[in-house]
Amino acid sequence: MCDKRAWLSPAKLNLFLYITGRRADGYHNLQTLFQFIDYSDSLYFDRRQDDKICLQTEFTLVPHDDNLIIKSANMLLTYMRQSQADFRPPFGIDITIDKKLPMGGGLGGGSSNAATTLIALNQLWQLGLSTPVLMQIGQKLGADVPIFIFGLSAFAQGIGDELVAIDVPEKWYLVVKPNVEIATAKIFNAPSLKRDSVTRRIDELLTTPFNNDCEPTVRALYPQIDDLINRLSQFAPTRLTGTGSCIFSECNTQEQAMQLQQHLAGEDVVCFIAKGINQLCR
Ligand SMILES: C[C@](O)(CO)[C@H](O)COP(=O)(O)OP(=O)(O)OC[C@H]1O[C@@H](n2ccc(N)nc2=O)[C@H](O)[C@@H]1O
Ligand SMILES: Nc1ncnc2c1ncn2[C@@H]1O[C@H](COP(=O)(O)OP(=O)(O)OP(=O)(O)O)[C@@H](O)[C@H]1O
Repeated sequence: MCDKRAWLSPAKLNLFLYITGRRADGYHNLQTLFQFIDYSDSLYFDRRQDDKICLQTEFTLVPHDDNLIIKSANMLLTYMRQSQADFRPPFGIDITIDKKLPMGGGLGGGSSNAATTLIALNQLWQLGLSTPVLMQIGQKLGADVPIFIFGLSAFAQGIGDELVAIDVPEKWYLVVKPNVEIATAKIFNAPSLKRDSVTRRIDELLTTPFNNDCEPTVRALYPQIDDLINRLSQFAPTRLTGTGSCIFSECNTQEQAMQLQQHLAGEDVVCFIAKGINQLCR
């Protein structure tokens, strides 16, 4: 056993998300405000006697080699072999995960797992790679991976990878996952998606009511989400995170979030209460 500690892999919220254009490669340019919350998966890394990297937790819908945990480990090995052709990891690793973050929820769970894996292997194998280098490796796995390596709440531009750290009020959130998973690509490919927001300065964005350009498209496609946002908005500001399907209501206190949760008692949704955090402890 090389490491018994739980490596936390938290969720993010997009407090606002504006799409300012579509690039030639099909990706979209964004302006978004990332906030982490204290609701996380836990990953465990155990030393193996051989040099294999194995995910020991089964994901029913994701084949082993497609899992972002395994893809990120392989990406790290590829990077190392580019600079040292004969690179071999000092030991193999069994990875297990206690998965709490709903998949296809816009909380960035898969990206966060990839980031945590890169950070953990860099440390356990004593590779000495810097945060910017890990972010570069992570970006190849997904637009949301770099923010989880950066580890600070941030204003993001580009495809979500150009980051400037920013302290935001660490509010309480009621996060609601409707009974639907949404593939990010489906929303980014939707004909109705608003992709022409004007690029604005961060100070202007922070003083203008927050919105998510994906929300009208998602609400039109998923009536359950539309209904939940309508109802919760009567009590607290409520928006979509990323491309959904999760929504979050912003509360000033934990008690307010708990009261709000009571409105959803008995409904076909998963919900949890979490606090915003501006800096991840690694
Ligand atoms: C919606 C957000 O969660 C906001 O934080 C992210 O932009 C999505 O990041 P992600 O899930 O890591 O996305 P990726 O795995 O890189 O891309 C999934 C798909 O979403 C689309 N995509 C993603 C990010 C982006 N800036 N523009 C896009 O058009 C692309 O069609 C891509 O094929
Ligand atoms: N370790 C992983 N955890 C979750 N999903 C994974 C993982 N590895 C691969 N995936 C795939 O990635 C998809 C997106 O999962 P994820 O939980 O990151 O959704 P999301 O929060 O909507 O993503 P994002 O906000 O980054 O768009 C899943 O449906 C699954 O097919």
